Amino acid sequence: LVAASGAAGERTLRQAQHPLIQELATGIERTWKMELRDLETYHLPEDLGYVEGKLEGEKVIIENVCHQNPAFRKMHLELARVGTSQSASLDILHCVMFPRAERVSVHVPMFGCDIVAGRGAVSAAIVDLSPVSASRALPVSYRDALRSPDLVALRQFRQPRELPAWGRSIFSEFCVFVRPAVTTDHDEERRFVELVLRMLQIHCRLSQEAHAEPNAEQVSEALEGQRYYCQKQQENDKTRRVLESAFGKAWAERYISTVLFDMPL
Ligand SMILES: C=CC1=C(C)C(=O)N/C1=C\C1=NC(=C\c2[nH]c(/C=C3\NC(=O)C(CC)=C3C)c(C)c2CCC(=O)O)/C(CCC(=O)O)=C1C
Repeated sequence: LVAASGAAGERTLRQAQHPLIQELATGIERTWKMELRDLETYHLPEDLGYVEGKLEGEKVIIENVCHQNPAFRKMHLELARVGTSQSASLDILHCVMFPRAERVSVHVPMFGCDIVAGRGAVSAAIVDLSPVSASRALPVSYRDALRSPDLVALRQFRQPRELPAWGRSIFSEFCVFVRPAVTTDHDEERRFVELVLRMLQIHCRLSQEAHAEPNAEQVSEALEGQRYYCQKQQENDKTRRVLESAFGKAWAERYISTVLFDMPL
């Protein structure tokens, strides 16, 4: 793999990724560019845009793309791969959008998505718009949009998965966590990509709707909700174990707490 200098690295990593991951990464970036105003780069610390490590003799590559705009303080898309492009033992897509609590209508939720493919088979596919309000309820506008018949139809999968405890306390009633069934027409994988991109489009439009300025109390409630989300996500030992094995405990801790799930001040 060419030591990435931005585009070259991305293209290389993208080519090697699992097709569902590749399609979703492209779709997320396209949706951000189409739906969001004034998109700017978000500079990660110490140039963590591209990182290489070793996991039990296998190469680990992490590619990060990060944006920001008036409504979102950070929009993070990460592609990670363990192994060579031919036989990747682990292909991962990770995406989280952090609202600017002081700039959006009250309680705009957290968009989060994670896809994990082991040896070419997607074992975990999850997407959610997670509430940040103290009541843990999504805004009515989101609930109405997510209840529309076409979204309900997209959420039908044959192999739903059980959320771990840390996940049950932050994900919404609309969370989809599945192992997509492997069929020749790739129907469930295709539908999962469509579901994520529809939810992302709804989120981009609703979060940027004109709104009354949130008051100080509402802002602090939304920030508290973001903090709680990040705190619970940091309890995911599956993520931590991969990063610790490849980069060591200290690096993994710093990466999880400053890049993946940095809590707002
Ligand atoms: C919005 C949700 C969400 C976000 C944003 C998020 O980051 N994780 C999220 C959810 C979530 N992920 C899970 C699992 C796994 N995650 C990884 C690894 C990584 N995931 C990454 O993003 C990175 C950084 C690039 C790495 C390294 C592996 C290996 C697994 C095991 C795969 C499997 O079980 O089949 C589970 C199930 C946890 C369980 O059952 O205990 C849930 C719920």
